[in-house]
Amino acid sequence: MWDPRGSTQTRRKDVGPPGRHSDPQGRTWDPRGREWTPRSRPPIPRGGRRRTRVGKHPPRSRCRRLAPPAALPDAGVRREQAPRKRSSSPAAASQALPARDRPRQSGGGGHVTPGGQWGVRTGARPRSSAPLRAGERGMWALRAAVRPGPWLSRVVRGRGAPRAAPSLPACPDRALAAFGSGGLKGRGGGGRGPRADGTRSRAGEEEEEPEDAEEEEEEEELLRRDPLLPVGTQRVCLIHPEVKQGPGKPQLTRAEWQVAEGEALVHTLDGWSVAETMVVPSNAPDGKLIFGKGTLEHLTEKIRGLPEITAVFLNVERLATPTKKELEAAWGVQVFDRFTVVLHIFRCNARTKEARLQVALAELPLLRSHLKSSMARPDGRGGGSRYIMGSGESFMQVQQRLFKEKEMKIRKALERLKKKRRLLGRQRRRQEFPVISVVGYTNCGKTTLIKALTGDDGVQPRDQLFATLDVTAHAGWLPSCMAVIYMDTIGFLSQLPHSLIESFSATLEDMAHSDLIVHVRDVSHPETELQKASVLSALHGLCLPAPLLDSMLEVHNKVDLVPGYSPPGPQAVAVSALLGHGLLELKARLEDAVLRATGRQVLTLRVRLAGAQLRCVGLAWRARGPCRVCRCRKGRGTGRAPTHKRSRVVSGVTCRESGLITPHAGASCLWALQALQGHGQ
Ligand SMILES: Nc1nc2c(ncn2[C@@H]2O[C@H](COP(=O)(O)OP(=O)(O)OP(=O)(O)O)[C@@H](O)[C@H]2O)c(=O)[nH]1
Ligand SMILES: [Mg+2]
Repeated sequence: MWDPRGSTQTRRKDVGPPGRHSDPQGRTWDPRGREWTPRSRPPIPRGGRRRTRVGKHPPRSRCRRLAPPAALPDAGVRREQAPRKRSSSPAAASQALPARDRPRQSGGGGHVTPGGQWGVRTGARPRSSAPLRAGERGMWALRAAVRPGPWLSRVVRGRGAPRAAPSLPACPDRALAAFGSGGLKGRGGGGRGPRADGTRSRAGEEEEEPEDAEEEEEEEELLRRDPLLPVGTQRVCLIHPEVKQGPGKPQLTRAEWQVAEGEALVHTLDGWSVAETMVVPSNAPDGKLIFGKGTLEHLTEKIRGLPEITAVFLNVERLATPTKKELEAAWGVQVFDRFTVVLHIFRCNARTKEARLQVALAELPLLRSHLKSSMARPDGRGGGSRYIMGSGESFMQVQQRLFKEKEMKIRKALERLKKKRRLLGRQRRRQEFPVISVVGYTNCGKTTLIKALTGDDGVQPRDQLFATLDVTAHAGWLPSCMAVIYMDTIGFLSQLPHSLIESFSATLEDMAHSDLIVHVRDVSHPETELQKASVLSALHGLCLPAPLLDSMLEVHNKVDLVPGYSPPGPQAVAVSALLGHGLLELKARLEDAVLRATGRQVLTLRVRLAGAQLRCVGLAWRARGPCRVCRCRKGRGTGRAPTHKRSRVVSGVTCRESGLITPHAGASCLWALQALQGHGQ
């Protein structure tokens, strides 16, 4: 036998004769690896050479491997004809394609045109129409939510659409890109921005980089600060002052639920646990020491008798710094209020620079008051009167000035980011994708609902208060194949100081530009009414436009935890975002509301399957490249009628083998429309 290394003859069976690189079994000789590689192609038939197809049709076997249309329920568009026999699993067929060519797994799929997004249905009428009549079986129905205007009236009156389609985004992905840093997640958004689980994609990091390195350094400097609360393990004593009568008595809540919320806040912090809980009656929670003299003495005795306690969480909105100091002195441990704990949670969960700067801004008043109380002398005259190095400023004045400078720098940095956000917002609005803001009390299931509506696997809901702190955008589809953008927002909490909300107003500003607000409520929570009141009061505080507030859609979530639940009125939709119950009804309601808010209309065009117009559309398809499903190139570039004869080509993406039609670029859809116009449809 021939040894390719030299002239040595060996007796090895699998080594071919000299000069040959393949053997009769079709194996090829790899001289580097010095071995036969198994055959990757079928052997050449005896009768003659195998026909090579260069730049033409791929072997039919490639098409045959694809799935029947009926097996892909969410492919968006499919044919009604019976599926062909030769097929393998639909998932495998879809996965076999390059990522950009795979059919969408959720929603209806669609195309973008100047008027709206188009979806295609075969032989079936849209949801709102009458049932299919006899003779309509061989019809295509193109359905879209379109904005009425000159373009639409031309189409409807049959005068033809504009000849050239303006360059528009083919899918909402590009609209999502207009959210910029921190605003983009999920399928549509790809890898930009932070992820819900806290990790950050590389693309997001790139986006975050400000143009100016000096600015970046300055921002980093502003974010470099000591934590408000001690790090490490803390065993907390939770004290809830209960007001049983008087004007301070809460109307919609009970002490036990307030305590439960306080506990949830403590557990949100890493390494923190509640060691002891006390509900203590108080007549004047706003008074200097919150409790009466006798109660305070009793409390002091109890706390001092619990050596395992390392901190006290007093469940009140805000503690004045002198009160805090006095209580700390009496109890011998650090004392925190709700504001400090929430701020610390925000600080731990904030991912984007904007959110972190907003937290830094919210922290400043707290740091200022700490400084004041630490400088105050027991005689009440205030300390820090010594001048520093002859500068003419006392220590206190220097500190105040530094705080002021820091505040100005943070505001300036936020303004820069705000400008960027506004610019991106304008770009987004120009692309005309309806925006739906999802708001609600913290932990009510906003993120879970968005995940269910969009099928976005990148979203990670967590059973935790304030898991989401950055406004993020996710693309989804409504029943008429209209692409919409869902905005996940920061949750609200009762008894949260307004300054905290104010510092987040820049992020929440996006809400004002949305087309619809969806208020998600956790109806399994015993205090769901209080939560609703808190959210509504916070929304009113944001000065949102009145029509937006009036058109708000209420979603009652977590109904799986309330057996037999039905919403009290027709204005609310009951769903279980976790189990997927009620989502179809919700999508239909969302669509109605979006159509009303944006003034769009759903337009359905019917096209006969066996008609000359389809050939015209086929031409458009040929111009767009190979079949999106099986990648075959039949009929491409011939300049004649499609050779892909048995195809039912609408909007340019179909395959006669698989029967699947995958929606893609909007231009072909517009061409489809032009073709229809040209044939008097
Ligand atoms: N049983 C049940 N649990 C749900 C449902 N929806 C959400 N959850 C759970 O509620 C918890 C909070 O869900 P999220 O979606 O993170 O809530 P959120 O409103 O985004 O919370 P924040 O971002 O922290 O404000 C998670 O553990 C979810 O699994 C539901 O319909 N049923
Ligand atoms: Mg969330």
